[in-house]
Amino acid sequence: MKIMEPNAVHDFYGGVITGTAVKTGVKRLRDMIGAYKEAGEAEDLDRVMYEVYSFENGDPAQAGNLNWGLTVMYPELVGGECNFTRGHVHADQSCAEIYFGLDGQGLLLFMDQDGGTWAEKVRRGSLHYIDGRWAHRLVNTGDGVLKVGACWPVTAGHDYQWVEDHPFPVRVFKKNGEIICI
Ligand SMILES: O=P(O)(O)OC[C@H]1O[C@H](O)[C@H](O)[C@@H](O)[C@@H]1O
Repeated sequence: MKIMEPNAVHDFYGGVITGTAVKTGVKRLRDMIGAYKEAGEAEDLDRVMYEVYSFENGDPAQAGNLNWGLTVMYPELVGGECNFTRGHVHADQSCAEIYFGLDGQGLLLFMDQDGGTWAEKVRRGSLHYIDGRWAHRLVNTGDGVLKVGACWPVTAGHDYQWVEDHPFPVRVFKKNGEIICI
């Protein structure tokens, strides 16, 4: 029997996902600036807001295959607003997803197709079921890095346009250490 090294390794608490078939992406403030309510002119647009790692080993055309991912969000504020991901709904809304908290403190915002909005607290060990019809966005509300893992079908896809057409009606600010949802 041939015994092989794994194709990828997820260093759950101390690191990220590395290996073959691992894709990485970086979102800087310049990619997100238009989404914030009160971005000042003095903002450093090079600031890294979040990184995404995904282990995509399966044939992307084969329904039933899975991806495994990690989002690393820095404790950045923009005009007092907490760092958030772009947010998306799945292009194939029959595909659900599971998020799980690995480190830090955050919120997972949800919005259904009727505009109903709610949130779940994210922390180490928290599990979050995301129905394929629900738009979802992570917010780092803590003072440290927020790390969130994910597992989703390869055929889910990302529909960002839906979220641009139906913006989340809630924004999360941190004022004097207190989290305020407006
Ligand atoms: O794509 P965003 O809305 O910016 O979210 C960032 C990332 O969050 C999670 O890691 C998801 O599994 C990824 O599919 C998504 O790309």
